[in-house]
Amino acid sequence: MSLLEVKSLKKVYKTRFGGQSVEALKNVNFTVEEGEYVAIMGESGSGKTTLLNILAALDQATSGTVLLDGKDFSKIKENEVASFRRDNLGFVFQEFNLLDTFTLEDNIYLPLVLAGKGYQEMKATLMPIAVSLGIEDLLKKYPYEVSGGQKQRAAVARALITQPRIILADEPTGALDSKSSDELLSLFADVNRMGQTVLMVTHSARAASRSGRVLFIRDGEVFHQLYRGEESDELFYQKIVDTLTLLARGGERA
Ligand SMILES: Nc1ncnc2c1ncn2[C@@H]1O[C@H](COP(=O)(O)OP(=O)(O)OP(=O)(O)O)[C@@H](O)[C@H]1O
Repeated sequence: MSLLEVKSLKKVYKTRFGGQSVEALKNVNFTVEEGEYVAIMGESGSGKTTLLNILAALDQATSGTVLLDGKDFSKIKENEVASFRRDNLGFVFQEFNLLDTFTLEDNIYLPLVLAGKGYQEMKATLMPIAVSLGIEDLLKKYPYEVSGGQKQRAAVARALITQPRIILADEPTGALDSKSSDELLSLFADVNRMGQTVLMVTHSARAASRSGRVLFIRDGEVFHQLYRGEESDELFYQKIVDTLTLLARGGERA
């Protein structure tokens, strides 16, 4: 069984006042295996955010199914969605989404606090993660006292701390300079090597070239996918750029 199965996923946004409806996802099908690192690319408006919102259980599909460990998202009761999300999914956003009035440490603890864990357990869980992300000396600082790259590392720690089944990242390098982006991508590669499954939406071919597989979305469907196999980042990057060019030209499936 795949970790994540997305089948015939469709999302139609109904506009208010009887205007035209928008078919953001037409028919999306793919699976993600445990331990994979998958990037999702596509032009603006192709449906990436819509897809991610459904995978994050923040929005519901019009039809089709999403299964995580065989559990059907549409069967999760409304009052269980928040705990399902907390127990199974980790999130990393472009804008970090850290609370400014909390220290980095308290930001990272937040999902565990919400899950009702005690302080000693939280601390024991945090330390190895903080060390592996190189933020152990920054934990008492506030988000406005650290750099963008450090903020994003704290956000990754917050995503990892619940040991989620999958990390969903939305443009995680979008607000970072190139050095911090490279560091973050190396970090994702490291956590993935340690077995963490990662699904990342990105506009950046450079970011996608660090993943193991890239799905290209066009007009609400998976148009094409590339597997890295044994290729180097550089060769994989070139193939991604070529595919994006093909997509932009509206070309046929490779
Ligand atoms: N809440 C909404 N109501 C109506 N239409 C929407 C809504 N959200 C998105 N859409 C439309 O659905 C389509 C897909 O949008 P989506 O935001 O998923 O694309 P995207 O690939 O994430 O784009 P970007 O890369 O610009 O973030 C677009 O045509 C968009 O205008």
